[in-house]
Amino acid sequence: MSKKITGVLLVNLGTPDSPSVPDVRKYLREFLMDGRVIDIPYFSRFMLVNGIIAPFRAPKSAKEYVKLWEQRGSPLKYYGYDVRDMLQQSLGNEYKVALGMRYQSPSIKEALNELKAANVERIIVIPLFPQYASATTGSVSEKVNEIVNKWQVIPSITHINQFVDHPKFIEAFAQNGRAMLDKKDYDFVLFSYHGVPERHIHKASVGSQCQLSSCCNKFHERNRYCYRAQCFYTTRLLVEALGLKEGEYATTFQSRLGKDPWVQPYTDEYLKDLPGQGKKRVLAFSPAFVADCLETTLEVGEEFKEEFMEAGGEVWDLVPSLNDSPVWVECLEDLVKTA
Ligand SMILES: C=CC1=C(C)c2cc3[nH]c(cc4nc(cc5[nH]c(cc1n2)c(C)c5CCC(=O)O)C(CCC(=O)O)=C4C)c(C)c3C=C
Ligand SMILES: [Fe+2]
Ligand SMILES: [Fe+2]
Repeated sequence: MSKKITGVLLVNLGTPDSPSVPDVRKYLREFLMDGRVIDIPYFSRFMLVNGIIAPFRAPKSAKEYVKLWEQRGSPLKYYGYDVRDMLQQSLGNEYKVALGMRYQSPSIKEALNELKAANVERIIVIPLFPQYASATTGSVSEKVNEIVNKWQVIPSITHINQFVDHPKFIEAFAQNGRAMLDKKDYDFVLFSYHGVPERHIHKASVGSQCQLSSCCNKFHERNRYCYRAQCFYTTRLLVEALGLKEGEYATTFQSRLGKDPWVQPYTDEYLKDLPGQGKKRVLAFSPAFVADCLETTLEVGEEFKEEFMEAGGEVWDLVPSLNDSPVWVECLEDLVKTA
């Protein structure tokens, strides 16, 4: 009898197919028309995205993507392929690993078709977001279900919806951080996460309503889907792994879009006050991302650095993301084997 094969679907957010303005516009349209990302009624979202955001933002964003683009393309995508291949290698032929992107290519549908062609009897879906947010993990799960529900044979599906406290996820980031901390003296460590609108936090409050304040300093059963609480929890675990002390670090949120309030404190505002407090040498982590992308390399690594230097800072370095770290691949292997 032939062996049963388990399918593993890795899904990241997605990136434009090229840094050209039309491709960036196409990417922004698909991304921002997702009702889990801009959660307003369809008609208003359509007008906002197609009439304002995509046309005005695309040329500006395309310039940023040109700076990010490498020989192999967008790092978010090529590290996705590298990690897929490394994971396939370590899992062996009882598993079939595929990579999909929530927006643009390779699509989730193409990746699922690869798994279907391998006749997998079960699928483990791993959205590549350590913290659960409706806009990312939730959207991936919804899309996978929408596609698979149309199949004649629906395999059993396990969704991994967060891995903030997986010891190997923490160790992989801590390892990258230690390599920097051993080389240079820093007087502050900033953990900057991608933000979400405050409204998203309230909508995801299941057992207890988040007050968007110190309640997020605790992570427990009732607030386990609070994105803000998960970010603070990730910081605490990294602080422990790195042996940092109170006063030597902070958690902040970046990349806000639009006028609505997003989760705070905002990184761009927070960093400007640091030099005045004697914190002039900063090491920044971006632990909401598992691969370097526009939001890490350019926003944290370049834009924030410029703002920090203008405010009187002296050193601003970014810890590289997990990218193709072997410990990160071990984390994924463990998530698969224990799913
Ligand atoms: C880490 C998880 C992410 C969450 C949560 C998230 C929420 C979110 N994002 C936007 C708007 C934009 N995000 C953009 C880029 C981008 N976002 C993430 C991840 C999360 N987003 C990644 C990995 C990337 C980078 C992709 C890459 O190609 O490198 C962008 C596009 C970039 C730009 O034009 O500046 C936008 C826009 C919203 C509204 C949102 C809400 C919940
Ligand atoms: Fe984003
Ligand atoms: Fe909270």
